[in-house]
Amino acid sequence: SAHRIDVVSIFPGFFDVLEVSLLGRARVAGLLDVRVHDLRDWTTDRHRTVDDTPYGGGAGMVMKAEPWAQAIDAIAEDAASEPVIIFPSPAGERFTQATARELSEEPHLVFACGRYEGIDERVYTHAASRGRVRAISLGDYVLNGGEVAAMAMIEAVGRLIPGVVGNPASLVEESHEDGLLEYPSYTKPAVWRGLEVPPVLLSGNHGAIAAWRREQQVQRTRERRPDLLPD
Ligand SMILES: COC(=O)COc1cccc(COC(=O)c2cn[nH]c2)c1
Repeated sequence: SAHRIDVVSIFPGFFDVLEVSLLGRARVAGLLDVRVHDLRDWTTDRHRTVDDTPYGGGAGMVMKAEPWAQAIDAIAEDAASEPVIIFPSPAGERFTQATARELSEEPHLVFACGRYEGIDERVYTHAASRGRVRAISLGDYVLNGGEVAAMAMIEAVGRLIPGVVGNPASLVEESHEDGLLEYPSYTKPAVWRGLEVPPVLLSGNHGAIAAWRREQQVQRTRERRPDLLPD
């Protein structure tokens, strides 16, 4: 059955790029059902207002609850299974390859892209009556809105859905799949601008190649991401 992904944003055009490439083909193949919605379609005033000033004062604006509640209701009512409703947010749980794998097994994902200073907190309460709510952070930095984060998550999740990526074998040896960073890769020519490919890779000795690659993974992880190594 096709996995369904809904995205709600005040910049729906941002997701036009999903028509092309990998995910574009998966959509055509019926593997992935991606629907992008304009939050303003669920406003009722002439100015299609989605934000207002924060209670308690402070700079910036907060996204109003009602449009989000109507968008989430419309999507949840139209869906076959209870969705996971994801709010990309700097205040969210960390998105990792494990999160991507977990979400790739969900039949229905909804990405609610916040802007401004955020979304009225009561939207989370309402969303919890329509699905499983998760605030997810791409990393410890602040973007202007959830769209870039949602795009990254959609790509990371989409490529793990069976059939979306042509060669499933290419999904296995990847950074973070075994908790280590990826080993270095080389292709022809064997000598390029005086730089040689490590000889073990040309040896045909698959045991030695696997051992070399593993050592490279450990060394690279130690150098760049010691936080990933067990104490
Ligand atoms: C209820 O959800 C919200 O309030 C969302 O609030 C905000 C506020 C500011 C920016 C964003 C967009 O997400 C990120 O900046 C982000 C995600 N990952 N790393 C950075 C979202």
